[in-house]
Amino acid sequence: MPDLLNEHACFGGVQRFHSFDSQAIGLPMRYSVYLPPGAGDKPLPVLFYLAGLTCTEETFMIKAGAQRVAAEEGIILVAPDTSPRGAGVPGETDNWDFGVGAGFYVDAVQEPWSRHYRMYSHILELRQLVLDTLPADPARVGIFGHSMGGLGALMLALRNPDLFRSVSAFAPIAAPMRCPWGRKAFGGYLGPDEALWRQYDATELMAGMQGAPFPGGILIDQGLADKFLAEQLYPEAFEAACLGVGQPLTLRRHAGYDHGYYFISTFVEDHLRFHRRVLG
Ligand SMILES: N[C@@H](CCC(=O)N[C@@H](CS)C(=O)NCC(=O)O)C(=O)O
Repeated sequence: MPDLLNEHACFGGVQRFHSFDSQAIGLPMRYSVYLPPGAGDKPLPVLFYLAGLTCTEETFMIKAGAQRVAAEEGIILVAPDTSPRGAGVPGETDNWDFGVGAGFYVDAVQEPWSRHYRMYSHILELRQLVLDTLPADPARVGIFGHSMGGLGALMLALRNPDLFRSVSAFAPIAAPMRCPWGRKAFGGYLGPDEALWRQYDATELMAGMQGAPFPGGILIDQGLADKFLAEQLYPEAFEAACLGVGQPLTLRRHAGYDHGYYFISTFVEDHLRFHRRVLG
């Protein structure tokens, strides 16, 4: 069972921070939960948010301003951490885009990362923990995320469309095999086998689909003043893959917006309402 670290009343509901002994990671892991008012009366939809490089389970809850709309729509929000903490891998804090804060939502197979850096399994484990411990409806679980977490959300949803029934992203690393962040992370965690890399690449996964896995559509927001857009993100590659398999995609390009949480907080309401509409 998870430990409760602290809780705060918020928009008539409650914001909580938890820790639990993660079997997937082999270490304690933190996560945050927002429970809207009235939780417990009936099963509610749940929305997982995967954060980007350098973030923690706290970033989204303090910076995105999503709780007001979650309270209104009756959505439970859950935010995991972005990597193991305290794994003790030599050099794990040397880079901000690899190691601590940069788990990339993959299960590492390369030593010395493979023992604890298993964030793919961790997200699935956390999904189950949430369903076991909160008044959550297992048929109405969605996922979204930002940058590295936008990749994580698209990838996890495409690999598990029965577990995550709606998906959206902010400025996702949409084609990680084509960009420096993705190639560094996949090389380090997964080794040289690019067939394995493809299982974690949202564009490759979408291109390999038979038909549209999300007939209710996918929503992506991208700022055009995002300094990472040209080199790291490749939303146009994901867009082309969606077109190729008939997957409905709304890719909104916003002039003037950058990569940060001022951008996310501007459009987060649209994402919550989108998920609520798809999940019912
Ligand atoms: N440290 C990097 C930036 C890392 C970054 O932008 N992280 C994004 C996710 S990819 C983020 O959400 N950072 C936390 C924040 O903005 O609060 C830099 O110096 O350029």
